[in-house]
Amino acid sequence: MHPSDTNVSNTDLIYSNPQAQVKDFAFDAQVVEVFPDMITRSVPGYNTIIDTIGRLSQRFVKPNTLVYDLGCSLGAATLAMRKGINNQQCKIIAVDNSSAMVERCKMHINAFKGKTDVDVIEANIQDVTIENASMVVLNFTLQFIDKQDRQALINKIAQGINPGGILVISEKVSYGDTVIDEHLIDLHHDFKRANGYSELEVAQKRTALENVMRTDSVEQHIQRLTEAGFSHVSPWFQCFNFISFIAIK
Ligand SMILES: Nc1ncnc2c1ncn2[C@@H]1O[C@H](C[S@+](CC[C@H]([NH3+])C(=O)[O-])CC(=O)[O-])[C@@H](O)[C@H]1O
Ligand SMILES: O=C(O)C(=O)Cc1ccccc1
Repeated sequence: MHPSDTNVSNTDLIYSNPQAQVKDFAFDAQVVEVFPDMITRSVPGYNTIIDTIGRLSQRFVKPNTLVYDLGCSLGAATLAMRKGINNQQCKIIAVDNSSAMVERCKMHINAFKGKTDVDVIEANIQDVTIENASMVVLNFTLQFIDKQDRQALINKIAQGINPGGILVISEKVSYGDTVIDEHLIDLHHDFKRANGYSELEVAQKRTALENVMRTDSVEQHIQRLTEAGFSHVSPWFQCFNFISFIAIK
């Protein structure tokens, strides 16, 4: 029996038992069940970032424009923006390529009332047209895209954002300075242990992510955003190796 069979509180126990071979991490049905617990216990500042995305939507989303949540998972950023947006004629387009995530995301969105329309779409964000956007969110999604495709994706997003519009991009980063990287990774692992993950869970999750999540440095992110044509680029939040940038066109 798998631990999740008796897991009624939706606690993330995915890596709690030793696995002979740790499989690559995937956003599948098993992850969907525990995702809110997994992400809040694993990403320092996650709730602050979601709240701030809501606050930024209040400032940046303009009437008769589109808003994109790319790699929406269960729609946390979409829900925060739907609360924040205070004009009527907008639509939020929430996109994810995991069918399990999209199915559950639709349930979440429909469970809450809101005046802004939301379309939840199952697609690769690399194939989605971005147009007439006043706000785009990439909250911990770019890190799962092939490195050689990242500039093209950011260029496409920049081209689809109206002047004065905003991209919020949050990522796990590395520094390329091995001393700093080791300390920040250790501090992140301390954070996970403080949130109840065992040594085994931390180690197995790290192995599972090795081939699927590839981090860039802060400088690479800033350079990519600038090259794409954003006029104002800055980090607004950082905790250990987790960072969030705003880029305004
Ligand atoms: N090419 C792709 N196309 C579409 N979706 C993708 C792609 N690659 C990965 N994803 C999706 O991006 C999401 C990344 S999680 C985002 C959290 C959310 N933003 C949140 O604010 O709660 C981050 C994390 O768990 O670390 C997953 O749902 C993937 O299926
Ligand atoms: O758990 C980790 O170590 C992370 O880097 C964050 C994370 C959170 C949820 C899914 C994938 C990665």
